[in-house]
Amino acid sequence: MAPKKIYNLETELVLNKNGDQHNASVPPLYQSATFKQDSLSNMGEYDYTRSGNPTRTQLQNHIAKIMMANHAFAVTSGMGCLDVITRLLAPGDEVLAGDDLYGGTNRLLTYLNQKGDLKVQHWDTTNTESFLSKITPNTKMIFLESPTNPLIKVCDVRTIATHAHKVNPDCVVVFDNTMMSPIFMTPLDLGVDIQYESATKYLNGHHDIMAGVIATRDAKLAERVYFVINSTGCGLTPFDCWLLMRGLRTLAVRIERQQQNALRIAEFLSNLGFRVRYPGLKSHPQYALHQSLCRGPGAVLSFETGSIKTSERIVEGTDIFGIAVSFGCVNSLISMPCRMSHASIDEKTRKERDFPEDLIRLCIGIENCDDLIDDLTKALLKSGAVKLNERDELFNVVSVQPKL
Ligand SMILES: Cc1ncc(COP(=O)(O)O)c(C=O)c1O
Ligand SMILES: N[C@@H](CCSC[C@H](N)C(=O)O)C(=O)O
Repeated sequence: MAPKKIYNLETELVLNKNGDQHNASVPPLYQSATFKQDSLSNMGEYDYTRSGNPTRTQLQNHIAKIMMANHAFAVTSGMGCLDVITRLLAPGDEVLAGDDLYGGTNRLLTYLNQKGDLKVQHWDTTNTESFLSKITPNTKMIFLESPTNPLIKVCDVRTIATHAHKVNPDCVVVFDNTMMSPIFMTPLDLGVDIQYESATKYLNGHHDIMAGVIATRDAKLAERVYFVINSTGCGLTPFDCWLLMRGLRTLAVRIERQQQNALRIAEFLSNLGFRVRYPGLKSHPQYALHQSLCRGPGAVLSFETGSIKTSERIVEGTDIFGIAVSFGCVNSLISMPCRMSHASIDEKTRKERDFPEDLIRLCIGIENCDDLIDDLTKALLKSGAVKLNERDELFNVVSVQPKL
């Protein structure tokens, strides 16, 4: 059963009813590894922070509410979430995954596949019929991302989850919601069993912690997830929980502003003739599907220039956009996924998966959008990708027309 939120998400994010004995306005930080017991027979709720900590409980209850889950867990990174979730599987289990996933996700699944721990197959999730045909009664887990990082592919998660449960009621459908955050998507409402997010990104929003969160409505799955977290010791530290709670309060205003900026920038680049991948543009092949699943297109987009050298010059030509991996932070970032976030996917696999080597990824922040567009314009001019005509209008020299 889906839990009930009392207020709208923006309100729930800032509402603080922590029940503190001194009525502290901010939830207190329990920076303690151990908790004393009243007696040998009376243990109390907490004994050791690896097993549980009041600050982590505060955060987890908050996360469960905003993700419409019954159970939530905070761990040390997004990859930590995937590690915990894959430990729910048994040796030799068959799993299906998308063919465009964050590079680190692909790396861990490839590692487990090559070691023979799991049998992993990657398929294009945009071809729903074909993806459904790969699901068999032996499919134990399915890993989905939508929109994907960085090719911005959208999948019909609702149809995939429904079909998977029909074919194998025990199949666990896992969804990485890092790109959308709870503001734009509620994957548990669409039938997934477990959702996780790299909280390093939008949830925290300030790039000052690494964290991951896992959420589910299923009590049995939650019990197994907790067992792994306690056994392996990957629960998030109290201070990082506290910082994550602070970041969460501004999530709605941050991401809405980021999205507003992203939409303008996507239109700017698209009008210049670049092939832009962004689910907020009508030219996106799954624009309607994305709209039916999400409440917004988010703030990550990618585009091609037709030339690796030109892309390199653009990335190195910006001033406000920082050259850095990651996204979801308040400041704007620019990167070349093939060289950075997705460098762990070998060149041959990238080619097989139609991963453009000249792809530039933009992660839009909350800065003044005119400044961001000026910054990009200067970099585009410097790189030679665009020029000014006699009327001082920009025009694209390469003109990579969308072939979406
Ligand atoms: C979509 C996505 N999922 C998961 C992760 C992993 O998160 P973390 O870096 O917090 O381990 C990342 C980025 O790192 C990501 O982009
Ligand atoms: N060197 C890191 C790269 C992290 S990429 C982080 C982020 N998910 C992104 O997409 O930019 C690694 O090898 O994991």
